[in-house]
Amino acid sequence: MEKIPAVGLGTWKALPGEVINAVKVAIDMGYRHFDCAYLYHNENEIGEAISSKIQEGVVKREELFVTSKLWCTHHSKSSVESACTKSLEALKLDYLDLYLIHWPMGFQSGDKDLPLDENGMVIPSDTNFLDTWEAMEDLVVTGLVKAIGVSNFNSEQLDMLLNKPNLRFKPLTNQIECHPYLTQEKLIHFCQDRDVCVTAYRPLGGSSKGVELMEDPVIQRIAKEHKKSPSQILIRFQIQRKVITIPKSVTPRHIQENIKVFDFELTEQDMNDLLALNKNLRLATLPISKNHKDYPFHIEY
Ligand SMILES: NC(=O)C1=CN([C@@H]2O[C@H](COP(=O)(O)OP(=O)(O)OC[C@H]3O[C@@H](n4cnc5c(N)ncnc54)[C@H](OP(=O)(O)O)[C@@H]3O)[C@@H](O)[C@H]2O)C=CC1
Ligand SMILES: O=C1CO[C@H](CO)[C@@H](O)[C@@H]1O
Repeated sequence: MEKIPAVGLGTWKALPGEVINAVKVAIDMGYRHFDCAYLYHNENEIGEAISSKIQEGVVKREELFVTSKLWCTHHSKSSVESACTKSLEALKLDYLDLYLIHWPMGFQSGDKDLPLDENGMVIPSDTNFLDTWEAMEDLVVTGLVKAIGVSNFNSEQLDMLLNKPNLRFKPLTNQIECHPYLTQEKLIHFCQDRDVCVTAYRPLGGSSKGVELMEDPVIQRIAKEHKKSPSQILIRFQIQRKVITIPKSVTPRHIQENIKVFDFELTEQDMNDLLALNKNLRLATLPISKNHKDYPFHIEY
């Protein structure tokens, strides 16, 4: 599928035992976009669910939009194709619709996803994301992926990429954390202005305790006014900003609720009230990598 469907199913922390059913339920309920990653260690089960729905005849491969991501320990140019092939094998697909550089930072290669030094800080690799991008471009040429993109890139990093000499393919999207407590107005504007679409991760505020976005009184009030749930308001908020979003759920009731977001519209006042909740609260900070030369969150956006 060429265009990224506006709502996809997130799969981080969807345990292997739960995710098979979640993906099957999602396909039955009309989801066509799945956000996966090598890092989530559940691509095998997602692949099982997808192939069983294709075999049942519920959906065709070309109707799906499947994304995976290159993890930081695979940034060296010689590792990119094998990392992509691993995800493809696990997902039981012969191409990905989209492959993202998960973070702009390269980590020391090896068995550990997060190689740490004696101080508990991540050990970087000597790679550079512009070189990694060239290997990503090769994947488009060889047909392993239809499109490539980035995730967690700040505006300077994206600018460097877009201005790279001999750029063969532009990033289709920048996947970034985004919700009413981190509205990302400047970065969204920066990306959309350059024809790079934005995908919002953690659109519901994630699963960690302490950030009860769905309990926010403003969100609850807007939900009541529209006779919708807080999660539906949070998803609709992104759709109306032309931001793609990938709420995660393994709970069938939630999976269904999260895709029923095309039958109502938030008013301009609702949108402004939601934007006014911004407090630049970043949840995914990956603090063990804050000394990395390419750590993305040292600048404003
Ligand atoms: N590129 C990157 O670096 C990152 C990408 N991501 C991607 O973004 C996706 C979404 O972000 P994620 O961090 O998972 O957080 P989300 O904001 O999607 O929140 C997920 C949490 O919300 C719950 N939930 C889902 N739907 C509802 C509902 N309708 N009502 C009440 N609770 C609900 C889920 O529980 P339950 O499952 O029980 O429904 C889960 O606890 C990830 O799964 C991943 O694919 C995430 C982080 C970083
Ligand atoms: O996708 C992801 C899930 O969350 C992790 C912890 O914040 C991130 O590192 C990663 O980018």
